[in-house]
Amino acid sequence: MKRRFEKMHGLGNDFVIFDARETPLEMDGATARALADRHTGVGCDQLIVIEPSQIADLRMRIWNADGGEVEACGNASRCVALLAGGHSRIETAGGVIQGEALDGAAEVDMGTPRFGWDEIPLAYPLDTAAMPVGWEDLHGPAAVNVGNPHVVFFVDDSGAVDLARLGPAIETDPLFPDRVNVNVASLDGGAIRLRVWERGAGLTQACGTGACATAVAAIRRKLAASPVDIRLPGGTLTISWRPGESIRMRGAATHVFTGEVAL
Ligand SMILES: N[C@H](CCC[C@H](N)C(=O)O)C(=O)O
Repeated sequence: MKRRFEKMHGLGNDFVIFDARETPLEMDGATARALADRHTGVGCDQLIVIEPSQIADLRMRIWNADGGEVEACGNASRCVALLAGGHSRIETAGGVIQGEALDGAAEVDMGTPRFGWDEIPLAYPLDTAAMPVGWEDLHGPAAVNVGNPHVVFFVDDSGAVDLARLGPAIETDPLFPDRVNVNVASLDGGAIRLRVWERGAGLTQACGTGACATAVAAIRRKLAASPVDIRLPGGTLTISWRPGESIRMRGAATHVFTGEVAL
């Protein structure tokens, strides 16, 4: 059976999005992995299925390119908010988020960050503001859960880090029982330069939840003030957050084409 999908991206972090609100769509990890494959499938970093929700305007389910279903995806949240139009409440496994469609962009309230070692989660108690752990030249990171798990390293030059090698080693370290998204950040005037090795997807052009986690970690360490621009390889996201508040993320969301695929 052929199913229509929307190909979209948020600053180059790209998605195949199925709208299953009218016609149910059974998705599983193997199918998601096959569709995400850039050689034999459609190709994307994450696969998204929009479903009806009992508690919000719609439900967004997220599969990484490796086929793992996960709790949050910031860039896809902006794309879904753009598709939904106006203001929308979006149910995700990481919590209900609120989107506002703008012109070629969206702003999403991503909820409040969590810092408890068991909320990241970590395998054992550590100070998540500055963990006493290291991998070669990367050490002393923060850990933040913004619906999904992130570890954030602040370095002098994020561009000089061999993230393709260190990312997977950290992603799969036993310290992170659910694995983790790996962020390396550098101060850039009042902004922050960020590169991300994504859990289940690898190096991406941008990571919305990574930008949120990094902004929160930087503000907590007084390395930046809200609102802070996060400069990713694919473009810039503006993150606003103060302790005790929810995180607001604003940035581009782009529709590329509508396609069909046999499922
Ligand atoms: N790789 C992430 C999901 C996608 C996050 C990223 N694409 C974003 O925009 O937030 C995880 O496994 O938690």
